[in-house]
Amino acid sequence: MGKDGEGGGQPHKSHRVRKSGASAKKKSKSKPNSTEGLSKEQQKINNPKAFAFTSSKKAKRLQSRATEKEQKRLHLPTIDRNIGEPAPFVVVVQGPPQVGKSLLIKCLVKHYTKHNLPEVQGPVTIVSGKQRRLQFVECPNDINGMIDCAKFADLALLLIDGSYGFEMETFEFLNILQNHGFPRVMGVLTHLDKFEDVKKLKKTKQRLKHRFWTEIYDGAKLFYLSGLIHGKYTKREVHNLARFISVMKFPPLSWRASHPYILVDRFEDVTPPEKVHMNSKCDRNVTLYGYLRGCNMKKGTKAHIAGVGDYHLSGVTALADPCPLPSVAKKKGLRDKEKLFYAPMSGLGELLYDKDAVYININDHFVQFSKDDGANPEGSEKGKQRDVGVELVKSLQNTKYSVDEKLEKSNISVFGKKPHISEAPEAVGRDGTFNAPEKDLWTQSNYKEEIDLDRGRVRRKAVFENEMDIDNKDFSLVHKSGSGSLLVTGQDSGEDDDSDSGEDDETEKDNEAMLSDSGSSDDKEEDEMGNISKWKESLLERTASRRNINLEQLVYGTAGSKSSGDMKDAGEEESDEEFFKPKGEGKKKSNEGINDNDVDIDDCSKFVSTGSLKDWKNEDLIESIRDRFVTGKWSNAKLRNELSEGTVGDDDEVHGDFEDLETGQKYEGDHADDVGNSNKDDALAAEERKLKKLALRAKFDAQYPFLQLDT
Ligand SMILES: Nc1nc2c(ncn2[C@@H]2O[C@H](COP(=O)(O)OP(=O)(O)OP(=O)(O)O)[C@@H](O)[C@H]2O)c(=O)[nH]1
Repeated sequence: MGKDGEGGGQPHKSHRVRKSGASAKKKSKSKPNSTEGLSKEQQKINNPKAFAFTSSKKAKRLQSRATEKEQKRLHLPTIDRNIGEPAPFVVVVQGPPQVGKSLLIKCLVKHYTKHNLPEVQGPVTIVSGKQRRLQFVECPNDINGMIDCAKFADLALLLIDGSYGFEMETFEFLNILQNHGFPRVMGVLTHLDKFEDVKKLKKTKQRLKHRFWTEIYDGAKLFYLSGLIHGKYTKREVHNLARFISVMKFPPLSWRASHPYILVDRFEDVTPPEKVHMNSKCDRNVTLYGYLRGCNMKKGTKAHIAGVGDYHLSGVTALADPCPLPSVAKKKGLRDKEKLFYAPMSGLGELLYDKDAVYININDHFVQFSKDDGANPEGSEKGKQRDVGVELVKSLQNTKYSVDEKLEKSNISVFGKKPHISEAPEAVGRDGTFNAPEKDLWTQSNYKEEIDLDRGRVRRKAVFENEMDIDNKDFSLVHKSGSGSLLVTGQDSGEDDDSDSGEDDETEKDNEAMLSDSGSSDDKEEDEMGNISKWKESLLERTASRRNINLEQLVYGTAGSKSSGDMKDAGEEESDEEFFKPKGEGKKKSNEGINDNDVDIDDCSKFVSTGSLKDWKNEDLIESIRDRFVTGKWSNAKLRNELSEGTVGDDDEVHGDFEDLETGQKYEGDHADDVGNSNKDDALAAEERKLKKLALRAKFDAQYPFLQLDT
């Protein structure tokens, strides 16, 4: 920046030469004729050429860069409502079970503080720099935990098992984040050491990166943790990640900046013990500790405690900072001694500040009667030689539960008991993946459940449209990402769909190859077990729920939607139904289209008794009415007679009046019998007319035999 100082025209503050300390000594040792001790102005006078632009292009570039930097600095000022030091930034570490969340937090804490964190419980506050503190929180793997974490996260580290691919937990969390203003997000790929083939690893990294970018934004940071060394992530990678977090800027989210909120890192039940003793279900007084964020909290306001409800605050007190920033004025850097951390729920931190007390945490090995963790075999050997009294105290320390609790939990089993499925470790997933409500957050069909044989738990692998390849007996669905076409076949194709989906998508093949490592064996096992795919079930459920309720159908009972204005909808519904039916069945239905139930379909309000309807498939019945039409055999004498008598067929009678349009004669129904005799003459005349007409026709047929119609 020294060179472009000329362009700016502003005088720069001269460099202050160190007069004491290590750097001053170093300089005094250097060559006497060097220009290091001189100010920039002096240097320019001595050697002006060294500070001139060598090329106009470079000068232009530097100038534009300086202007850009200047412009960047001009942003809307954000109101800082913080009093004193800003609260630590919250880094939420989220990911599916067993992806390495705890391990990453431990490694980061170790990096920042040089302390080992035995377990991750609650928020862990650390000082990461001269002016920055961070609070690490492990996101639980249930929907409520995710919602809570999304509310306070300043940065979300999304851990993804690289060897397995994206799991539903990641997308569920992303969905929730979107509803809470979307804080900064960074992806971290773990378990990459499981790849043996470097090429495959490279491809998978690329594929996951692009998928990640699609979900968040192009260029979103994705970190790779290549593996473990002595059960920990490599120092270099943790260092890089820590560096990224340390320099990251966290623009305040507007809603949060204007609402006070606290991430509780410690709580204490301060109800008087005698009150609890009198009534164990009495209202409790609880003190909550944490950094206040957003803006100031008023004393009388109601506070919402996530997952608990709204409560009145009886008081708000400012306490001394349990993990203060190192005083910037005095110290140059952050020395190891000052690297502080505070994790009361994890049982760490040397000092605990209470409202009215300070607790000092003393390391176990300083205390004689501290509990032995059993890690040191020497200790246990020593115990054997211990005094009986000491031994008794030690044994008491090992008791986890009181006698009452033990009695409550104990049960007598007469017969051997098989462990219940939910008791089996991780058999149904830690978060109850089989019936987890979070399925609804992302479209249900976009994942398939697989059993992780290594750990015996159910994993929900996120499946993307171009990766969708369902081995299904009833239907197969392949979505081509390139053309955007949807191919739906109604029955088991019996062949691999790879050729369809993977032709133009190289990564798809890669995915298949990767799945073949872990997924295919699982699928096979699932088939062998005769287990109906949960995937299928959920699809059917979804289809059923998607069907609109037809009010008409509800009121009138029959499928009368054809007459309503929802004809189109009904058609869609039907097609939906057929979509999820085996091909044969769909056809069968269409063949049965004209059946008895369709009679009177226009008037669905009428109750149609199928018993009173005639079976129109019966040939005899069809024959019996054939001659009622003009195409009938009118020359048939029998028919003529019948007509003259006013009856057709053996048992059928003409009900109601009708007019023979050809002859112009009118026929009358039952009531005609009453007046029958009076009309007899008319009928005879008509009969004569008809015979005449037939004779004329016969004559015509004789004249033009080639035009003779087959009657
Ligand atoms: N090989 C390998 N193992 C890993 C990696 N990351 C984590 N692990 C192992 O995975 C296991 C689970 O790690 P945890 O840190 O407990 O995972 P978690 O996400 O906190 O698990 P839960 O709290 O149960 O959800 C540990 O045994 C780790 O050693 C990795 O990159 N490679």
